[in-house]
Amino acid sequence: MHLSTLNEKQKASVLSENKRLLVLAGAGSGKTKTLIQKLLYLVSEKQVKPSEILAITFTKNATNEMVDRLIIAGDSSGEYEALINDKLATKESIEFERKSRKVGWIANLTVKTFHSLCYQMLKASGGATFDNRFRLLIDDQTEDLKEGEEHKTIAPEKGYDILHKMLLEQCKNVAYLLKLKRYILDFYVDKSYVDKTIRSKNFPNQILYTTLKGEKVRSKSERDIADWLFRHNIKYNYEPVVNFKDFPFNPDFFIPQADLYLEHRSDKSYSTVNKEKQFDYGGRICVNTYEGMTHDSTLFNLALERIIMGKITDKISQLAALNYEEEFQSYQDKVKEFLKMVMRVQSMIKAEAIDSDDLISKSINHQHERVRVFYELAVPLLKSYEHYCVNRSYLDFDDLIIQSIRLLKDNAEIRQAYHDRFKYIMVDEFQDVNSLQVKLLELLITPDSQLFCVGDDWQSIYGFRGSEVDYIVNFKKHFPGSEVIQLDVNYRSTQTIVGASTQVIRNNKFQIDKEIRAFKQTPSKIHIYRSKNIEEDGVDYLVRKVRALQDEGIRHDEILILYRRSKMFHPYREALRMAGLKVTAKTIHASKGLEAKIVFIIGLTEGSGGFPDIWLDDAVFRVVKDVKYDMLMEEERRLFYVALTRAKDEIYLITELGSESTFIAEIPNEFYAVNKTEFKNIIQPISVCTTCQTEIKEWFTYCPNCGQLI
Ligand SMILES: Nc1ncnc2c1ncn2[C@@H]1O[C@H](COP(=O)(O)OP(=O)(O)OP(=O)(O)O)[C@@H](O)[C@H]1O
Repeated sequence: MHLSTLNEKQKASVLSENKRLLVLAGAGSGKTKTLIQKLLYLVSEKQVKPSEILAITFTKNATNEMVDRLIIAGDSSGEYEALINDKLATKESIEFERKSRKVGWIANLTVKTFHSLCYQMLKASGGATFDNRFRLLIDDQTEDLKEGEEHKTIAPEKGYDILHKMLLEQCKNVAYLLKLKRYILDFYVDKSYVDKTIRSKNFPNQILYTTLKGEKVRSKSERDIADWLFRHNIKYNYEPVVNFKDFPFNPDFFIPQADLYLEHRSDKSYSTVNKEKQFDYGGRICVNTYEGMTHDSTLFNLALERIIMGKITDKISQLAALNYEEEFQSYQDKVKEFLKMVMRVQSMIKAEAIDSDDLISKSINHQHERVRVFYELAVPLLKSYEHYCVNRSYLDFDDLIIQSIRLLKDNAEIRQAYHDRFKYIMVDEFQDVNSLQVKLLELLITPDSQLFCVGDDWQSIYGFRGSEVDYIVNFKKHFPGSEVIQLDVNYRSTQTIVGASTQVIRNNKFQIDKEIRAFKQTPSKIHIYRSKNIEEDGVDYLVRKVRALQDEGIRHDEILILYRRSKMFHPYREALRMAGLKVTAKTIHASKGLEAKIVFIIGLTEGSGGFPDIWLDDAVFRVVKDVKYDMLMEEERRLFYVALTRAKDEIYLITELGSESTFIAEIPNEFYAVNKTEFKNIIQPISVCTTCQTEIKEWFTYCPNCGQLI
C-alpha cells in the first residue's frame, strides 16, 4: 500500500469508515487515484474479499483504465505500465495483455459500467421480470459502451431504423402522412429552402429556384405556384411538353386532376397569343396567372384556390395515392431530423419515468402548434416502437437500467442476493448519474454497505442524456448521514490553467465553490488566435502551430484537439492530413478523464454551430423536462471547463474575429498570453516581425510576410 503517495485529504478519504462518502474535487485532483487507492486499501489492509467490491464507471475506457491501474499497482516489474505507455503498442495487444493479467484477486473484483452491470444482472436473473434472452439495441452513441460478452447478443437492427420503420407503417394512414408532411414543410423546410437558389447550367444568367417538392423552376412566382400545389397535395407536372397542332411547347404547369394548364406571365414573358390559340385547337383549358397577382401572397393564394380548387372534383382523401417515398423524396434529411428529436424525447421520458401517453396530455394545450403537432406525430411512433421492441425482446441502454430496477424492486430474494454479495460500492464520475442510476444504487446499498463516490460537479456534462448535477451538489440530502471530503490540489495543470478554468466555472450559479490550488507552478499563458475566418486562417494557424510544436519535439500524442461538435473539425482534419500531421482529436464529451500536454480548443465562435451550443433549448423538449436556458448554459460552461482542464501545460483557443464565444471573455485578461484589450483594436499594429520587420496587425499569429511564428 502506498498511502504515502497521497495528500492528507486523499488519505482521509481512503481511511474513512463512513458508510456514505463523497470525494468532491475539481479536475486533475486525483479523484480516480483516490478511488483506486481505496480499493487497494480495502483488499490489502482491511482484508475485504475482492468479490464483495463493486466499482462502477460510465465508460468502457474508464473501466479499462481502472483495471490497468490495479494491474500496475501489483506489477513490481513495471512491464505492464511500460506496455500501455508504449505508443507503438496496438489496442489489441494491450487488450490481450490486460486480459491475461486480470487474474487472481483483480479477476474477483466487479469493475463494470452501469450498463454492463445491468446487462449481467438481467442475463443472470432477468427472466423473473423480462426475457433474459433479450438482445441489445446499440446506436451510434452507445456503440463504444458495449463490453465483452455483450457483443454476442446485439440486436440485428438499430433503434433509429426501427423508428423509421414505424414511421413508414404510420404513413400508410393518409391522415398521418398529411400531418407529417404539413409539419415538415411548415416547421423544418420553409426557413432553409428559400435560400437554395442556384444558377442554371445552360444559361448562367438564369437563377433557378428550388420548390418544396425539390425541383428547379425559373422564377419565384413559379415556385410559389408549385409550392401552393404541393402543400395542397395537388399533383402537377412542371413544364410538360405538349403539341396540340402546329408546334411543341412547354406550358408552365399541368394539373391532371383539374385537366388544367397554368401559364404564369411575368413582365418579361413573350407574347403568348400563338400558344393560346394552340390550347383552343387542342380543346384544352389554360389559365394565366400574372406577375401583378403575386405581390400579395394572401391574394395570390386566394386566386389560385379559386382557379384550381373549383375544378378539382376529387375529395382530398382520394387524391392520387400519396406515398411516403414520393412525398418526402426531397426531405429525407428533415425527416431524419424529426426522428432524431423523437429519439431524444424517448430517451428523456425513460430517464424521467414518463409514460408516452402522458406526453399528449402534457402537450395538448401547448401554445405553439409546432409543439402540439410534434407530439401528435411522435406519440404513436413511440408506442409502436415500444411494442415492437418488447415483442422482439430488445432492450436499449436505458432499458437495461429500467429493467434492472424493476428486477431488484419486485424480487426480494434477488435483491437480497446482491446485498449479500456487494458490501462495498464505489462510483467514479458520480456527477454524471441520472435518476435511474441513483435508483439502482439505492436498491443495491444497505445501511451496512459502504457507498464511496468520487466526482466533480464542475464536470457534469451529460444533462442532455438525463444526468442530474443535483445528485452530487446535494449529495447529503440524497444520501443522509454522508460525509463529503473535498480535495484541493490539482496535480495535472499549471497554475494558469487551474486559475483560468476555476474563474470560468465560477460564473455558474449552480455549483459547489471549491478552493483548488495548482501543484505545478510553471509559468505559462493561454494562447488565443482570432481568425478572420475560422475555417481558413483558423485552420491554417492550427496546422502551422502543430507543425512548429512537433518540430520542437512534442510528440503527436501529447497534443489534443478538442471541439464541441465533430463537424467543426472537418476542415482541420483535411488540412492536417494534407500537411501529413498526426494529432489526437476528440469531442469534449469524449475527452472526459483524458489529459494532454497541449490542448487546442477549436470552433470557439458564438451562435449556431459554435460553442456554447444550446441546441436542447427547444420548446419540444421542455414538454418533457422544463430545463431553463440558464441551466443549459451552465452545462455548456462545464463542458468548456472540462476542455480547459484536459491540458497539462499549454492551451490554444481558436476563435473568429467579431464572433468570439462568450467563454473567451470569461477568462480574465491576466491569463492570456497577450492582453485581450490590445487585440480589440486590431487596426493598430500590435507587433513587428523580429525576422523581417513587417508590421503584424493580427494578434498572436505568424508573420504574413516571412511565415515566422510569433
Ligand atoms: N497525491 C498526488 N501526488 C502526485 N500526483 C498525483 C496525486 N494525486 C493525483 N496525482 C496525479 O494527478 C493526475 C490527475 O489524477 P486523476 O486522474 O486521478 O484526477 P481526477 O481528479 O480523477 O481528474 P479528472 O476529474 O480531471 O478526470 C494524475 O496524473 C495523477 O497521477
